[in-house]
Amino acid sequence: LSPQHDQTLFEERHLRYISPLGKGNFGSVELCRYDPLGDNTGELVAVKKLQPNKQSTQEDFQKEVNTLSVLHCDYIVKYRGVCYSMGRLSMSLVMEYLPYGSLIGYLESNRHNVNTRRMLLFASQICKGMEYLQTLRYVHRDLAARNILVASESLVKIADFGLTKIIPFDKEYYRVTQPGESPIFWYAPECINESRFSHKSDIWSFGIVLHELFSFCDMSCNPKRLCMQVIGHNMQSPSISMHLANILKNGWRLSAPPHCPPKVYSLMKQCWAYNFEERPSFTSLGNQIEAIMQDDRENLKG
Ligand SMILES: CCc1cc(O)ccc1-c1ccc2c(C(=O)Nc3ccc(C)nc3)n[nH]c2c1
Repeated sequence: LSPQHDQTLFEERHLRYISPLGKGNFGSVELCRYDPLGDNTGELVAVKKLQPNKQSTQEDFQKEVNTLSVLHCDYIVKYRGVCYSMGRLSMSLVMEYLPYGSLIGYLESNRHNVNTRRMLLFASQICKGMEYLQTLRYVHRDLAARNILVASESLVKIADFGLTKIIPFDKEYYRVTQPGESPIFWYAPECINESRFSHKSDIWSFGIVLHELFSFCDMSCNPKRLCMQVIGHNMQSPSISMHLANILKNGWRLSAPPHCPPKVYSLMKQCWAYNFEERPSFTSLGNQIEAIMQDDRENLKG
């Protein structure tokens, strides 16, 4: 594609800043309008400045862009392109704008009109998105409600691929070397103990996302808080992961969220099998979720 016809190249002069979208989990994301005609008819996009720093280099950003640009799935936030700033080294990542924001904020402010059926619909969409990533041998490694975005009242998408890794063709897992702030309360035991990430560790994290969903992402019962209650709040960081690994090894798991249907809690427990080989696949989870939705429909009729 020639530069002027490359749909994935956004010219900085047409990218109009509107407002911040939150300094959250994605780094600094801004709402912009890409308005080449200058008449406010352009589309809204989410833009993340990729500033090279000690954690991530230009090369890391290129990897994130490469990871994103090949993903085409209804349940994964769409990559739109990149914007190179004039002369300067920094580049920006341009993604589709999802108007309802993160699942956490959405559930907190819509708690009373989100029922079990809707939560199961969201869960099945996340399953389908993860199933798609798995076909590309992608391991997400940071599946959590904070990384799920809401496109509409009936559609959620998986986001933030800063940590996504591709499993080498000759292995079934990805071993991580670089440290960094790890979301250990979403990590499977083998991730905590051996930094061993696989599709089966994404399944564990999916179980945690199910727990967050059916807890309406309520701060009072978020995974970190519930685990720290068991471990003891006065614990210092390096040994928290060791304590967490121990209680998981001894069979402790998050308890069922209030009013959570027993069949849904049993899905979570399947995802939290200590031995990763015993955990279900995203396909099986998807089928089980559809079956529960079917029952739910019958109950409503019944
Ligand atoms: C560009 C960063 C990024 C990088 C990546 O690899 C994957 C996804 C994203 C991303 C992150 C956030 C958003 C958002 C939003 O935050 N939307 C909203 C809407 C409403 C409110 C209140 N808050 C918020 N929309 N599209 C987004 C894409």
